[in-house]
Amino acid sequence: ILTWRKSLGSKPQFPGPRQFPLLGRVHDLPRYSLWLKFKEWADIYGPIYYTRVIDQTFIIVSDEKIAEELLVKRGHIYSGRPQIRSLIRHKEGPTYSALMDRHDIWKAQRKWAHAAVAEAYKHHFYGHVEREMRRYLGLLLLDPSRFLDYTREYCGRVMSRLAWDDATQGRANGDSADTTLHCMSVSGPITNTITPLWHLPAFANPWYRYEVRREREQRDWWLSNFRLAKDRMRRGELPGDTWAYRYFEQVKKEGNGDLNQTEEQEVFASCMIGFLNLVGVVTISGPLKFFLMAMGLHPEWQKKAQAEIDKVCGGRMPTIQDYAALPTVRACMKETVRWRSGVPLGVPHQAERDDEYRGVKIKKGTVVLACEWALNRVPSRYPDGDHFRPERWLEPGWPTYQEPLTRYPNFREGQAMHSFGWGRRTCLGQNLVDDETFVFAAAVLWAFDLAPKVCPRTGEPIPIDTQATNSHVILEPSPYKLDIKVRNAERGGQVLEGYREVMGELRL
Ligand code: HEM
Repeated sequence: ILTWRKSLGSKPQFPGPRQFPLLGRVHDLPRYSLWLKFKEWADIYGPIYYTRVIDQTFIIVSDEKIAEELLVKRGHIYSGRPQIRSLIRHKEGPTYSALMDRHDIWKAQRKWAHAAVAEAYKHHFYGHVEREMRRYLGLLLLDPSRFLDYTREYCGRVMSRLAWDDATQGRANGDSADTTLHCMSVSGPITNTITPLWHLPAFANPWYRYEVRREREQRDWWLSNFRLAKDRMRRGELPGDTWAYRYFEQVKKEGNGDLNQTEEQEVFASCMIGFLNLVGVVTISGPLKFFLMAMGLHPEWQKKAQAEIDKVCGGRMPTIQDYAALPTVRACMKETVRWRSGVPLGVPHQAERDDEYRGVKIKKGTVVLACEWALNRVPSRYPDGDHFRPERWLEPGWPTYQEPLTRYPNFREGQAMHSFGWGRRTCLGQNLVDDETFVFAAAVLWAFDLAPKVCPRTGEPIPIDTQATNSHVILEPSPYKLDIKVRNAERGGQVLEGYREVMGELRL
């Protein structure tokens, strides 16, 4: 304790909450909505501050410029990933590329995934986003009360279609993503916060035993999908617009025409495609569910977007081809992701070696978190940041306004790209997010009116707690109620007809 006290006095340090011996600040670290605490501390200690949880040091950043200096310009230092206590050997790989350290397996998977998504984007994901959207609208028409369920399934189906040509795996894909996120979150197993518990021997360690089983099942599932796709490839039945096809074609080009691979090669590739499949589900369904909520709570914006859609699309469902003509729709979606960040803590980066910043020594292993929730509320960038204000993307005079409106706002470039992380670890899904969220937002508003449900007893709208979420690393709102009504009988007919037209092309 004396050594610790002495060291505190002698070294320059970033400001931060008072640290206690051994514990740091573990005692008041909330397991739920941690980002609110980090924002609260940012308001007290400033845009860069220091804290500790047991033996792990954190630097929390809530200023874009500082985050860029550390995580982009010094990306060669701050691009590792910290150990998540309740996951097993994730830093080494090959299971989750987003959680690996920066080594050859990560590099190979990242390079491949980047090229695969970029190629699919050139073809706007081969129309799968729109086809699945027609199914979604049809289901919503028939049973609107299940809108939350259907929304996640829609995202899962798009990913599983792109990965293996098996949209029927969409629901399982969403569940698998959700369980994985639970295990990696502070709000998940207690071993993520009280880390020493993880070292109990296996027979007395239910968290470890659970994780071994969970990870094995997930990897087996990915591997079996991979092998099924390989069999179809050999028979010439795997569609060319899947990521699996792209991978097998490359293996063939390398001289392995009959696709005979070692188990290690298969595990590597099945995890690479499997993880890409998984990461695109909840990341998108969270923002989509928040979008529906925001539209229900802001009828004025809902009406503006619908007027725009009706003018451009009339009696047909909007598609990605209408992108340039629907800036209000894009602004409402962009504002949703700012207002209720999908990844409110950001994803932690870890210092790969010792460094010094603004005169303060930063030790190897320190975790640097650019807190997205706080970044999205910096008053000079986002005035009135706690409120849903899509006009900040549409009207000159707001700091985030950008022209031309045929192009901005979007999720691929321009303002507020910090939502997708930093430097060498930047998100690989931005193109897909841009297409999928746009088509979803435009198509739902084209077909339906959204409003809070009214309580049959009181006649009052049932309140929606907009901050109630699952509290994972990646957020989805807690279940809430919404009244979803088709806009008119004609539109209802168009929705059903639209679904009927694509039914034969979908795996159901
Ligand atoms: C609105 C939706 C999404 C948001 C807000 C988001 C945000 C993020 C963030 C913050 C990171 C961490 C970046 C960092 O460490 O600095 C990340 C990583 C990643 N994202 Fe996304 N993401 C979204 C959707 C997607 C989708 C749809 C895909 C897949 C197609 C995807 C694929 C990835 C991958 C593979 C990584 C790991 C990158 C690496 O560590 O090398 N994301 N994303």
